[in-house]
Amino acid sequence: MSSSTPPGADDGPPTSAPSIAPSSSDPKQPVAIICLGMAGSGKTTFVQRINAHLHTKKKPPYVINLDPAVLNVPFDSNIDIRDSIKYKEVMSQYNLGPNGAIMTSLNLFATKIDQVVSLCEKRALPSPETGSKGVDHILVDTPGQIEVFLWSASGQIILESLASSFPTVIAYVIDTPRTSSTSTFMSNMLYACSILYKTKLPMILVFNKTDVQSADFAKEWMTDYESFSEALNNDPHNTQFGAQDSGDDGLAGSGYMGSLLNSMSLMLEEFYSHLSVVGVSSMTGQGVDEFFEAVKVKAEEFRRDYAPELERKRKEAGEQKEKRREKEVDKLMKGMNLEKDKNKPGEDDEEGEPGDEIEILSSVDSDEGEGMEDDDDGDEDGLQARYQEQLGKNDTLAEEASFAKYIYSSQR
Ligand SMILES: Nc1nc2c(ncn2[C@@H]2O[C@H](COP(=O)(O)OP(=O)(O)OP(=O)(O)O)[C@@H](O)[C@H]2O)c(=O)[nH]1
Repeated sequence: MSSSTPPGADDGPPTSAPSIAPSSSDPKQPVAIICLGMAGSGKTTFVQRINAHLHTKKKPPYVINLDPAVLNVPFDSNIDIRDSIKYKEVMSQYNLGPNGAIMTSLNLFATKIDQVVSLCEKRALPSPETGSKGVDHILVDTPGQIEVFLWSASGQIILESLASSFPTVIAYVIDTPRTSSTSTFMSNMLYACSILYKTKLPMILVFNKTDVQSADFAKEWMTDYESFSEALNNDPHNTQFGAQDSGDDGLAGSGYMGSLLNSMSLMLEEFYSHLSVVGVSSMTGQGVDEFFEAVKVKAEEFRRDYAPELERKRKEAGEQKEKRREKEVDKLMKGMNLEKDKNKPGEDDEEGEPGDEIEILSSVDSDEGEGMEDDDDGDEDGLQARYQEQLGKNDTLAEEASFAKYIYSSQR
């Protein structure tokens, strides 16, 4: 068993985030729906349900499974991380535990996210050549260990890459029956708040499993502070912690838990106003139409508010990159003693012919440009060529299969 360090296990994936043509504000682009949620909240069942719903509407989506550890996926996915990365092999090859292996698998996958995005882009628009009608939605199922995806560099790169090309919406799936106490409800809301803060993408709260318990209580708590406060007062758990500090006068909610939850509820009012909330049963399909209405609203919000901000950031990053490049070139020129005043053409024919400077500059320019995008271009030329060859073929399904083989062979 090898204990070599896995690529990017600690620092995230080995490549930088890919630069993708800005197109997420284009109204014709499909909406990417990223399903996130705590383990067992019903993400996979939810993706299965909305996938089936779109199929019945004759609008099949493009489906991506990003969970490398799942045994069975109950829907057909167009891109499945498991086709290209063998989770168990990653675990034994790098001597990792389950979470480390999921993170490493995601890191390996993230190195090729630009190719995943270009496959999605190819499928997004109708193509008379392949007979593809295009898609309106891209569904992404994520690993059960939400923090592994959300707080890893690769998760960030995958999200940013998708949001650079498509209007992207987070569907945060919540297990409603397990969120019915005020403290679990508040914990879940704080988690949702941290996701919103981390991803900076529009979010829909999906209260799942409404066939077991209705989500009305949650909607009420989010819109009416008084009703949450009342529920707090009626929850015996909240009086148990720290109640003696406040005199233990028997008043419900007098413990620190009660007052903490009360303050947090007030603080989160502003956060709630930015969310869409829907109750869904992935089992029965109840609430799915309402979910897609919310997707429309959030996609519009993405185009209106988020896309310009993304564009501004991309521009800023481009300018900084250009500045860095100029600085490096300047340093290089100084180092090689090639500043204009010291190296006038014809002054010393041994040292430099007229035009040398341009040659050096252009070679620096091209090295730098490519180096910023992909450090190991040279190594990957052959693989890239193979992949391009595959991309040239018209059959998209064959492309996806060969992409899977390609990415797998490139990690070995
Ligand atoms: N009653 C009911 N059960 C549900 C619903 N949605 C999911 N479940 C059940 O909840 C359990 C977990 O569902 P999954 O879809 O595997 O949840 P997940 O979040 O994808 O799980 P991980 O990816 O393993 O974290 C399964 O037993 C599902 O049958 C629902 O709407 N109603």
